[in-house]
Amino acid sequence: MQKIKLFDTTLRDGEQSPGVNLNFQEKLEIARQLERLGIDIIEAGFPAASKGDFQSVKEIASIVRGSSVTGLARSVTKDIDVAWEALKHSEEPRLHVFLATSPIHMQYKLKKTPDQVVETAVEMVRYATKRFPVVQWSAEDACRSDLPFLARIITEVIEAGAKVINIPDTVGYITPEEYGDIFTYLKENVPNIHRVDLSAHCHDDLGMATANSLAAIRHGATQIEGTINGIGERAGNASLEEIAVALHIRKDFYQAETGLTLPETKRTSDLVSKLTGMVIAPNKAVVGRNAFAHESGIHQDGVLKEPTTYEIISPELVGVKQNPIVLGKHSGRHAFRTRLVELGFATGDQQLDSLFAKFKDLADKKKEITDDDLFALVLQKQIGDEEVYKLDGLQVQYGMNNIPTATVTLRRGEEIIQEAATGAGSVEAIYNTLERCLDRELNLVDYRIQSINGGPDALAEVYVKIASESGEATGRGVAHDVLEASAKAYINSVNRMVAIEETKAKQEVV
Ligand SMILES: CC(=O)SCCNC(=O)CCNC(=O)[C@H](O)C(C)(C)COP(=O)(O)OP(=O)(O)OC[C@H]1O[C@@H](n2cnc3c(N)ncnc32)[C@H](O)[C@@H]1OP(=O)(O)O
Ligand SMILES: CC(C)C(=O)C(=O)O
Ligand SMILES: [Mg+2]
Repeated sequence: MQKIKLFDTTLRDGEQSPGVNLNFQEKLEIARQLERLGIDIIEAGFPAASKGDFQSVKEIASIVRGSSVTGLARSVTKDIDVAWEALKHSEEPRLHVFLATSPIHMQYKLKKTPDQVVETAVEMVRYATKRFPVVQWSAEDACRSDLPFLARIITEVIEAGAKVINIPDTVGYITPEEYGDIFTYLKENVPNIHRVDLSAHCHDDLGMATANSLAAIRHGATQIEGTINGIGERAGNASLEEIAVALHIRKDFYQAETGLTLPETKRTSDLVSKLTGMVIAPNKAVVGRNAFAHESGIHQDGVLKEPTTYEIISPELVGVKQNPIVLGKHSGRHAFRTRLVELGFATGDQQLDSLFAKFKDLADKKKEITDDDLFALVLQKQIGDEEVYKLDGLQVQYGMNNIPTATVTLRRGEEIIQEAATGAGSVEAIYNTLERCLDRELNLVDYRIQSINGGPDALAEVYVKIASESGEATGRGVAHDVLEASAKAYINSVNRMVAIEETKAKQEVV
């Protein structure tokens, strides 16, 4: 059985999903869970992209031991140097360096001739291998590249020391048959190819990312790249959970397997969905809410008689299970902590105490505390940790024939700020009032709301993105009431904006 390595880029390509902005703590939570899932290589970020990315790659590289950790760099010495600083303490420092090889990217984006691209690629791989024991080289937009040129540049970067060669379908253009043919062509036309691992990196623009990745395996790929839940740039990346489960269920055909601990799949998927705010479609393969539900009578009858009549994947295989312990107001600390650990959260004693107090408050208002409620509690706690502005009071007057008016009390340290304003709707009235309290101009770029669980006592979760002259910041708020959740999300984004501005100000002083 062929062993396939899984390279997870949820924290890099996944974070390139529009609207996703993970903070330091959230990235650590995801990295720890990816390690538990059994991912071989975690791409923790793009260290040269920002101070925040640098810090999280560095931290993840120093704490994760069960998976290799890598970071992305352009083919420029500065990016490689920054990546080295972030990764040098990992067990086996590994760099992912890329350069585009398609005529369209070379001519219009890089403004380099093919010869210059080969020269740069070779020079940068040589430069990187002086420090990094493992260098992965990616031919960006490989699938729209001229194949003889692709074979030439790959031959040369292998000579320069690359140990892994990645063939990305950067724009999600290729079909399974063609992708397989590219791997076959490279195996036949790159004389030193036996020295490296061949990797596939697919995007889902035409809905073929999983099929293309599997085709690559049939034609010699030994590493597959993707993200959890398939999140990523534009239509997203290949879903690693789909590929791993497809290989497991159809090992008769693929004769290949991954090292994933498959029962960790659902938990990982839930964690990524909650922390990124990217909702999973109910019919999503492997991890969607409906993936194991049977709705129609004939199917239900069949499953009751013999589950395999309509189930090719057993729910237990990927960690989908009914929890026998129902959490509510009579639950104690042990059950509470056990469930948090089961959901993938590592909580210290101090954090547990304050979370437990919040849990009891919630249990007084709600009959049953679900996993989604627990996610919301933990997120709320993480969000609330660095509060510069705190919501102290909120009142909204709404009537069908009146202009909505909001009154808000904000606290900044000892200072109390109180204002009132109107708006076309209740949320706008709150946001106008908050802008007045803050005495600064902010643009609301995005506002999204979803309910956590159904029913009248469901929690509301709001995501916002705001912009000012200093940049953009996202925020989340969770509450029983949609207006309170809206206010909290806005204040959370303002607090993050303040943190960004303070970091920038400190950098300028230095
Ligand atoms: C296919 C992918 O997913 S690639 C990864 C994409 N991810 C990201 O871009 C997220 C992180 N990016 C960033 O934070 C920024 O783009 C940075 C910090 C990397 C660079 O920022 P800036 O220096 O302001 O450059 P900007 O992003 O505007 O333009 C990119 C530059 O890099 C060049 N470039 C692009 N790819 C590469 C490469 N692989 N190697 C070398 N140079 C490259 C472009 O040609 C352009 O150069 P130019 O300024 O000479 O025209
Ligand atoms: C950086 C590379 C590997 C990439 O994400 C792509 O080409 O899609
Ligand atoms: Mg990509």
